Amino acid sequence: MAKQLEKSSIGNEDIFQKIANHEQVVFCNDPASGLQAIIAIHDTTLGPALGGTRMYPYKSVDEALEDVLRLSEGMTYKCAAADIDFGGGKAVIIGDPEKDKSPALFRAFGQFVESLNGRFYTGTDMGTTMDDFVHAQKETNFINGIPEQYGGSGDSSIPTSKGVVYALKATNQYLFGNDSLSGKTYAIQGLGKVGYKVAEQLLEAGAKIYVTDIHESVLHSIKEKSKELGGSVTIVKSDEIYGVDADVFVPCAMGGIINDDTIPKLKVKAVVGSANNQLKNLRHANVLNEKGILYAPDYIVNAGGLIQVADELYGTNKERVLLKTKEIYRSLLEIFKQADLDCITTVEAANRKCQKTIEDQRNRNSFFSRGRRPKWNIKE
Ligand SMILES: NC(=O)C1=CN([C@@H]2O[C@H](COP(=O)(O)OP(=O)(O)OC[C@H]3O[C@@H](n4cnc5c(N)ncnc54)[C@H](O)[C@@H]3O)[C@@H](O)[C@H]2O)C=CC1
Ligand SMILES: O=C(O)CCC(=O)C(=O)O
Repeated sequence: MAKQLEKSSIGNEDIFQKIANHEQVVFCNDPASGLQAIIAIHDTTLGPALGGTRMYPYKSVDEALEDVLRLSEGMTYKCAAADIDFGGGKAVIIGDPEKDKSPALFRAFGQFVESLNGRFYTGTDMGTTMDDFVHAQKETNFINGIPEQYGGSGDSSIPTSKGVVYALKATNQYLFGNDSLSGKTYAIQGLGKVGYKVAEQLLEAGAKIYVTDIHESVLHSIKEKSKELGGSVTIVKSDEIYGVDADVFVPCAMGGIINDDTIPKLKVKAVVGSANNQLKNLRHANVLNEKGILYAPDYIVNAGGLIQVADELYGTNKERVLLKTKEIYRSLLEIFKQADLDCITTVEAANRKCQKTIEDQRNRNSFFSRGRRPKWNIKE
């Protein structure tokens, strides 16, 4: 019988209610290095959990927990949609990436990952870099997305950015009847690892882009880059990006940016970007739909990095990664069409497809001993 526990001090909810959809949530505490992290494993039906580690100065444990729960659930769907034999997981480290990083902190984090003995593989996300995981990898084998010189597949934001560009092409095909990127305008929020590379590819294609970032240096850098690449760049302030008169809004920074405050400002025909969890709530998919704005589900668009880091565990093959990343074009078009056919939102169409993939595998899993050595552990 379940124990009667007092209410958790984390928020007003019972903690088990909060994590009801998740298999496992691990709080990692190492006072010596200052590490405070949470690892969330959402669903391992398709395979061991896989997902990056985000470092962010969360204001509270509640905020960090909320983020890691949503992000890890998204990974389950992302793996299912991209036909990757992994489950959904993610980690967050509470801290300022510009002040609080140290080799010791990432080594301690590596030890916590090791303690899960292959149930969770991780690498970079917002606020973390490949170099951070070179330290973590000293303590565990369950790290991916490390630099090529350390035997990894290198920068996963390269395939992520390519996937975003395939998604933009598919969106143009659906909306305008041809998938050319040129002659269109794009409003990019965030010129970090992914956004900057998307901006470069759009400029190369002769597009007009509006850009914003909280770091001025990247804005000036892309403006300079446009002189050699072509296209045109207009820099706008952070809060102005939502109201830009562009064809597509391309969010490549934080999640939750499609919400009740921002949707009324949007003038675009579509939202297609790399940011995880772009919708503040599921209902915002309906609000976008009612406004006639096409939404490309984030976990379909941004799967390129996942495809590469998962591939790394089989032995990296860049050609195979590119082929699978190209599939984002077909997969997104299929979701747009299915949503039309069933008169549902694109998010609902994508979720239904992924839920079916997971359910089918859950049924197949019952035939096997789950204790067998997973083929993914080839590095051991
Ligand atoms: N790196 C990858 O391969 C993948 C990234 N993603 C998601 O894509 C998004 C971007 O990831 P990365 O480029 O790796 O992160 P990053 O940390 O390299 O870049 C984020 C950029 O957004 C900027 N930014 C932050 N807040 C902002 C604001 N309010 N307004 C404008 N700019 C702001 C930052 O200054 C930074 O330049 C994240 O949501 C991440 O979870 C998803 C899948 C894979
Ligand atoms: O892109 C990566 O490095 C890992 C996959 C991931 O965490 C993500 O897609 O959000």
